[in-house]
Amino acid sequence: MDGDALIEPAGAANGARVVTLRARPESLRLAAEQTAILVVDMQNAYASPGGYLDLAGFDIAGAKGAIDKIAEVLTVARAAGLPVIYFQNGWDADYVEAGGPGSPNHFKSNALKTMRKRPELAGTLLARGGWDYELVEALAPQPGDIRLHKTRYSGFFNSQLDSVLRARGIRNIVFVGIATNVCVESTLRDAFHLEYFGVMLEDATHQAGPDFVQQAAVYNIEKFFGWVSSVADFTAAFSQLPES
Ligand SMILES: NC(=O)N/C=C\C(=O)O
Repeated sequence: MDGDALIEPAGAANGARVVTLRARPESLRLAAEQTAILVVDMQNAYASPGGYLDLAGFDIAGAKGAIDKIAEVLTVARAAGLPVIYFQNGWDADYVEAGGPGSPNHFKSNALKTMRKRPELAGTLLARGGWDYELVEALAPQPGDIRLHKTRYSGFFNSQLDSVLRARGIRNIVFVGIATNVCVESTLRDAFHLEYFGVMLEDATHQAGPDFVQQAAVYNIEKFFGWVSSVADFTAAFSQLPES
């Protein structure tokens, strides 16, 4: 633990709807009115057997646990009046947004590579309108939630996220979702560069790759880009709030 035991983003000091969230390396004083939940890519592609990550050979055994934890977070967040923002990652049905051979995405996306390797899957992975792109049933958005689309790993790139957050006065982003080391970390890094305070609930995430990539992402976030907390600590902090 560093010397500073408590971080207070500007504007959080006063008011009834301010909580202390236990986090590493420091706890955070957060104003509910400045805090949103970002649910990263909880689609069949990333969290369901038969979805893209599973078909591409990644171990998704931990995804079910993340789904259950995210459901807990969303119940607490909605009761506390925090905005819930869902991201869905993917492209149009013709894959124009994927970029083609002029884009590194064409070569790095494991979804595109899997479809090239297995032509019977062509058109099925991460395409808007298909099952793979849809959010998992257990985390169906509720009225008032916000749904955004993104075409690359960072949710800030070519998306409406920054405008949606700034229009609501959001300064703090609570991250949950899959994959910790790809879209969650990419978005949290960009949040840092755009002056948002990012905190990841580590047990409400799951990685794409071996366990060490989860640990590496947690280390990077804790040490360089933001804060790391848990669903229990989030619940302890935000379930005590008076109604907005
Ligand atoms: N949602 C993610 O973290 N995605 C990771 C890999 C991919 O989309 O290919």
